[in-house]
Amino acid sequence: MIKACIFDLDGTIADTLESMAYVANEIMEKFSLKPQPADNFRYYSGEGADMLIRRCLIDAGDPELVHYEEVRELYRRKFDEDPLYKVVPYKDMPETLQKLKHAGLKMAVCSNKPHVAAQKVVKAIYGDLFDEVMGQQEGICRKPAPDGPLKIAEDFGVKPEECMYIGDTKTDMQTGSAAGMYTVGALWGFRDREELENNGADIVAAVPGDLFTIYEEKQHD
Ligand SMILES: O=C(O)COP(=O)(O)O
Repeated sequence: MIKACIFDLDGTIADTLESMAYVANEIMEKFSLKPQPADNFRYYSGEGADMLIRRCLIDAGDPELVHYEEVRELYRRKFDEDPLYKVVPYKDMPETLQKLKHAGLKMAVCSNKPHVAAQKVVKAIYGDLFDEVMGQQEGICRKPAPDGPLKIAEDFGVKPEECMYIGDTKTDMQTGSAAGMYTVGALWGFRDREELENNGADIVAAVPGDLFTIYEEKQHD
């Protein structure tokens, strides 16, 4: 029985590529480094802001990460202030989330995005739809460690195997598998099918609307 859904944020419930590129590139320019195309952030993101900055600096012309500490601080501050540039929900995602919620499921977000930014983005797009929104924060190991999703399951009073975990990167597939949750790969996000299947996806969904069907099928397993 599935009783809760835990969603990744970037590339799963919202297209946030432009927002990350916008803040990072403003800082790259400040340091006379080369701004990077928004598409590159598909691969920079996934393992939190610090890793995103490292990857971006290498491509932007600072392979020795000379500016890392300064840029990291600036990025974290600016991104907490303004994480919403051109952020949009994926097509049919709002309706799908409502359907899952109305089916009686507890709903959560678990993201490697910094906590303040994650809260702002989810609130701006989805209001109070989610019961819990957890971004990256002190004291909880970031994904692919299963700590975040396991804490959410505990908060909800459900077992890990009663949770469906949905995400779009290998980090997410490894997280959901390590947590012992039914792990669903999202093909509309930042990475491809091969990555999801090779990293522990139990099943992949082509479009957001498939999530409800996947949930119903799992109920009748
Ligand atoms: O900001 C990141 O690096 C990843 O965030 P996500 O966990 O929501 O995909």
